[in-house]
Amino acid sequence: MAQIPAFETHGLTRTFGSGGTAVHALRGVDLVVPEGEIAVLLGPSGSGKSTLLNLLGGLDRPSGGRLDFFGRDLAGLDDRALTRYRRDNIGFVFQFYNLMPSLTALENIRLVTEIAKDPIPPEEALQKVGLGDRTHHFPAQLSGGEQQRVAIARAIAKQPRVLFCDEPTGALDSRTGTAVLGVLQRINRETGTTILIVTHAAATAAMAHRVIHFGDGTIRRVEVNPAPAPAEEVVW
Ligand SMILES: Nc1ncnc2c1ncn2[C@@H]1O[C@H](COP(=O)(O)OP(=O)(O)OP(=O)(O)O)[C@@H](O)[C@H]1O
Repeated sequence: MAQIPAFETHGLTRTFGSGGTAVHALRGVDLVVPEGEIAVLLGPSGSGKSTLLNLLGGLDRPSGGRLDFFGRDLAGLDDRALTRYRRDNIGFVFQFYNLMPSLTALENIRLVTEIAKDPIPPEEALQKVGLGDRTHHFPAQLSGGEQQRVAIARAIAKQPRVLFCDEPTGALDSRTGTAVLGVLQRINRETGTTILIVTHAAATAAMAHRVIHFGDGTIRRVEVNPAPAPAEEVVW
């Protein structure tokens, strides 16, 4: 029997506002993201990538259509159930890391592990991103790439089924960004975590199993890559 995908959407729409000023951010998205893949979303600014990520991550609700997570329709969940879905299943990594400046790397991760259902120890999460020797550093004592790796450690510490990365290398130079992508690829390979990356760095597509090209609120094209390149070869 075919495996149930991590995400499957049919005719997914999201409209902001109404009447003449309505913005149709998503205009009917049909998407499949199989479990265990790295999927990269590419598209011009304003094409709806972040809106889609917010819907898949349970941060926002669709205006219409179907949105399934392992066969379960998220559109029908009430606020509490959606919060639980997000807390139990999804890790988020953002462009500007969003670390608490007054807390050490370890303490930033503890904020998450203390409320997670089945977390790994914060120290182990930091080791997984190659920062086992930076546990007691504050964000200001870390480079941008290291701060992003702490943010990744925080996101994976609760062992999410899916990791969402919105412009994870957007604030980094190419070499540092490549190292961050290497960490994401290793996590995908070692734990089978499904990873969705939204990026303007088109070169990232080379390391993806699936590249989703977005334009004007719809999917223009999907490329399936049978042999993703090592992240170390991604340069932009
Ligand atoms: N909360 C909101 N209220 C009104 N309009 C919104 C809202 N969020 C997004 N939009 C609009 O929806 C459209 C899609 O935005 P979205 O942020 O998803 O694009 P994007 O592809 O992620 O862009 P970028 O690459 O610049 O981040 C844009 O026209 C945007 O202005």
